Amino acid sequence: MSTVDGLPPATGAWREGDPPGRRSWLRHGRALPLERGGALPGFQLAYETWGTLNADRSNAVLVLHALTGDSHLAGPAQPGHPTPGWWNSLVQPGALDPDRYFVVVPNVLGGCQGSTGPAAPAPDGQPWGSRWPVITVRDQVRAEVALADALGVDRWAAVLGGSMGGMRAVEWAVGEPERVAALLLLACPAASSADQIAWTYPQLHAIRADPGWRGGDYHAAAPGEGPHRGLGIARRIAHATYRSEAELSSRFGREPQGDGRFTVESYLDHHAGKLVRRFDAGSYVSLAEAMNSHDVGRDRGGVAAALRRVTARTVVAGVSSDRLYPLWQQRELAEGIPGAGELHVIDSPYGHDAFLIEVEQISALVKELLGG
Ligand SMILES: CC(=O)SCCNC(=O)CCNC(=O)[C@H](O)C(C)(C)COP(=O)(O)OP(=O)(O)OC[C@H]1O[C@@H](n2cnc3c(N)ncnc32)[C@H](O)[C@@H]1OP(=O)(O)O
Ligand SMILES: N[C@@H](CCO)C(=O)O
Repeated sequence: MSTVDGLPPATGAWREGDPPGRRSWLRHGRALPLERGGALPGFQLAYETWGTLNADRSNAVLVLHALTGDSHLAGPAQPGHPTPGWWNSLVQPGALDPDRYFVVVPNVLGGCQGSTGPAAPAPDGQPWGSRWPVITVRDQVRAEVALADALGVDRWAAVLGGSMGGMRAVEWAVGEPERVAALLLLACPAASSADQIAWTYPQLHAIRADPGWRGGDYHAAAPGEGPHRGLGIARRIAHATYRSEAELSSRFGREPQGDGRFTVESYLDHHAGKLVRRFDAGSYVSLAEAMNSHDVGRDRGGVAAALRRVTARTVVAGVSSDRLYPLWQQRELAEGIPGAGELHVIDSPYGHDAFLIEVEQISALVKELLGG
C-alpha cells in the first residue's frame, strides 16, 4: 500500500491494521487529473481483501459495488459498519473462493465508507463539501487503476460489477483492456440512458432543495441538521425503481396499515430511513452524477467502437424484471463485446435489486466466468 505525506488522516471508523476482513487504504499523494477539468490533489480509497495474492500476481479479482454499497463484500455487520456483506454467500469455494483468489473490493472514489468524497477532509482538513469536484465513472476507474498499481496487480484475473459497479467494470475493460482477463457485467448499461438520467434528476433536486443541504456545506452542521429529508426522498424514488411493478403489487397490495399509510409507503419510508442513517447525501449526489456521466463511447468513437476494444472473456447478465436497467442495455453489451456470447437473463421478480438478491443465479455466472 502506498502511504504519502500531505494527506489528512484516514477517515471512517476502520483503523489501519484492523485484523481479519483485511481492511486497508490506498493513500495516493499524487494529483488525479479529472475528466471534466481540474484535479484532485490526492485521494484515498478504502478497500477490503479476501484471500492472498499469489507469487505471480495472477489471481486478483476486483469486485465493484453499486451506488450505496461499499467494500464490505462479505462478513457480518460490525462496529462502524452497520450492514452485513452485500454478496456474503459469494465469497466461498465454487465462486469467489478466498483459497484460490485474492478478492479486492474498494469503496468507490466519491463514496462515504472510508474513500475520499464530499464528506472527507480536503487537504486543509475541512470537509470537501461544495468544493468537491464533479467526477465521472472514468475518474473513479482511474483511482482504481492507482490501487491496482499499488497492489502490484498488472492484470486482474477478473473484474465483476453490478449496476454502478458494472459501469466501472465495463469502463475498466474498455479503458484498460490488457489489464482485465475476465469480465462479469450485471444489470448495467454501456451508457446511461435519458430514462436513467430522468429518474436521477428529481432525486438530485430533492437533496439540493432541502434547506439542510446548505449548498453542499452541511457537514459541520449539528447532527440531524443535514439534508436527511432530501436524501430520504431520493431513496424513496430510487428504491421504487429498483423493484418491479409486479413485486410491489403482489407483495404490498392496496391494503393500508393501521397508521393510515399504504403498506408500500411504509416499506419505502423504511428504506429511506435506513439509507439516511448510513449514507452521506453529498456522496449520493456525486455518485449519482457520475452514473449519469457514464458512456464508454465518449471520445472513443461511440459505444460500438469502444466495446470492440474489450479483450476480456466476458459474461453479461441482466434481470428479467429490471425496469431501470432494461435488458436491451445488457444485450447491447453482449452483442458489442467480442466473444461475449449470449446474454444471460437472471429470472427474478425483484427488479434491478435482483443483482443483490439472486445470489444462487449470480454464483452460477461467477462460476461460469472463473471456470468452476
Ligand atoms: C444487506 C445490505 O444492506 S448490504 C449493504 C450495502 N448495501 C447495498 O449494497 C445495497 C443496499 N441495499 C439494498 O439495496 C436492499 O436493501 C437490498 C437489495 C439489499 C434488500 O433487498 P431485500 O432482501 O429484498 O429486502 P427488502 O427490500 O424486502 O427489505 C427488507 C426490509 O424492509 C422492511 N419492510 C418490509 N416490508 C415493510 C413494510 N411494509 N413497512 C416497513 N418496512 C418493511 C423489512 O422489515 C426489512 O427491514 P430490514 O432490512 O431493516 O431488516
Ligand atoms: N440497491 C442498490 C441499487 C443501486 O444499484 C444500491 O442501493 O446500491
